[in-house]
Amino acid sequence: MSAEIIKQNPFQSMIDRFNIAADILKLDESIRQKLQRPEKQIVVNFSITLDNGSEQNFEGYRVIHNTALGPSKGGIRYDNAVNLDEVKALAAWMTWKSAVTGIPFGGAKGGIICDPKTLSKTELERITRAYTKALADIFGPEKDVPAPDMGTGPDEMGWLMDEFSLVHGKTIHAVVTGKHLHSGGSLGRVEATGRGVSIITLLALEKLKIRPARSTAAIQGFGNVGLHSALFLYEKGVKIVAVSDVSEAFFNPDGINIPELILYYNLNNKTIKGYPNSVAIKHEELLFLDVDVLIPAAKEDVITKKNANDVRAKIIIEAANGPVSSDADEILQGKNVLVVPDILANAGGVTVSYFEWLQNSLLESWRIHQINKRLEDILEKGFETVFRVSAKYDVSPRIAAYIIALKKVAETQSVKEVALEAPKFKQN
Ligand SMILES: NC(=O)C1=CN([C@@H]2O[C@H](COP(=O)(O)OP(=O)(O)OC[C@H]3O[C@@H](n4cnc5c(N)ncnc54)[C@H](OP(=O)(O)O)[C@@H]3O)[C@@H](O)[C@H]2O)C=CC1
Ligand SMILES: O=C(O)CCC(=O)C(=O)O
Repeated sequence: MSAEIIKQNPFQSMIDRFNIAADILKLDESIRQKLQRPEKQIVVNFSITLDNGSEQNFEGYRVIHNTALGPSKGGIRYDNAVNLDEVKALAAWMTWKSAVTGIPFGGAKGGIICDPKTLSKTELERITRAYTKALADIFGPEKDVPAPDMGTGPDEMGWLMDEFSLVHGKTIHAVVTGKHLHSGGSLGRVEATGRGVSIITLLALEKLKIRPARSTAAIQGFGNVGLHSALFLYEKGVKIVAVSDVSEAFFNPDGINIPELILYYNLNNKTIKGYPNSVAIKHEELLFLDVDVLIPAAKEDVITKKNANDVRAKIIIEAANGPVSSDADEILQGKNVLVVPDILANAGGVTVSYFEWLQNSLLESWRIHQINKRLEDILEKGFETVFRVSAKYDVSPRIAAYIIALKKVAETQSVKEVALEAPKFKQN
């Protein structure tokens, strides 16, 4: 199979899991409808001048799923396949992710239909600034706080912060997280999602009584999340036997030297293509390797009912958002595969984004060991809670995570609504 991923509807996957958890919680219909649907969906169209002098129009989205727990928070994706259903699913997952980990944010996500690899840096800057201008009334430190996702990083977040500050006539660092340090970013944010994935992977290995130094892993995707997950697990002694990006997938049964691969990747225009010390395999083969841990760290719907039966890993850590579609859940459960869901497994990113937002708001600058310790504490607590609820209700860790999140958001939402509806003065 090629590197192309078969797209299901990720929003439907979100709804399927939501409904199972909502049935267990006996949520009433009106609150279900409120929590399934986004509070706001914004579509923006804007044009920029390309480097060759021509004008090009772009379509962008920002979906605010829910703000019961706090300002909405979530990344911005630059990819040709971005669409409203995808952004809606990603926004809802942000709501559940913050709720599971106890971060005081709601959920949102954004995206622009574009291929960042074919655009120059100056074109990407113009696109980011135009998108920010179009959404300048939506974003805000106490309203909606974007961050990086696929195809974006500290450069885009820095331009967003600068444009938003220009529109509002003052510097507002806390409007976005994932910025460069010189733009008010936080230590540890670049690697936070991968660090979180490694923390969660070690906890899952411990659960199955597998020693890290005796374990093997395959990682799909070698971008921000895949690369850092690989590095931190390598440092803990996990043997990474396969990695992939769009250009190539390869395998080395003796283990890949990840620091060496990262050096190669950085020297070769951010691709792993052509890395010598390994054997090329088909992209989909990586998903079916006989490893302890499979870490999909690229996109949604990589494992579906069509291929779930072929998975041989004991553990799947969902580093990407939505890599396992809902129609694969039962198959994997039947095969006894331990799936740690995205809304817990990749929550390291939003957790350190929260630290960045706090530092910006408090005009503070935290030390790295303080950040990493707090991150570890939050994820360990999240992991323990999810597995406790999973045992209590006899459900998968994914449904347990949805139960925790839905309960928290539904209760807060209901309290807020009762407060809104209550008459202020008793009438005679
Ligand atoms: N960045 C963050 O902080 C967070 C990201 N996530 C999620 O993690 C996932 C990855 O995000 P991130 O690492 O930031 O994105 P990046 O854009 O940095 O990297 C994406 C990686 O996936 C690879 N990829 C894309 N399609 C395929 C494919 N079909 N087969 C193999 N590899 C593929 C890309 O390859 P190539 O470089 O060749 O294009 C690249 O290596 C997404 O689901 C995102 O939503 C979740 C939480 C936080
Ligand atoms: O860092 C953040 O605020 C959000 C990161 C993100 O988009 C995600 O967790 O999917």
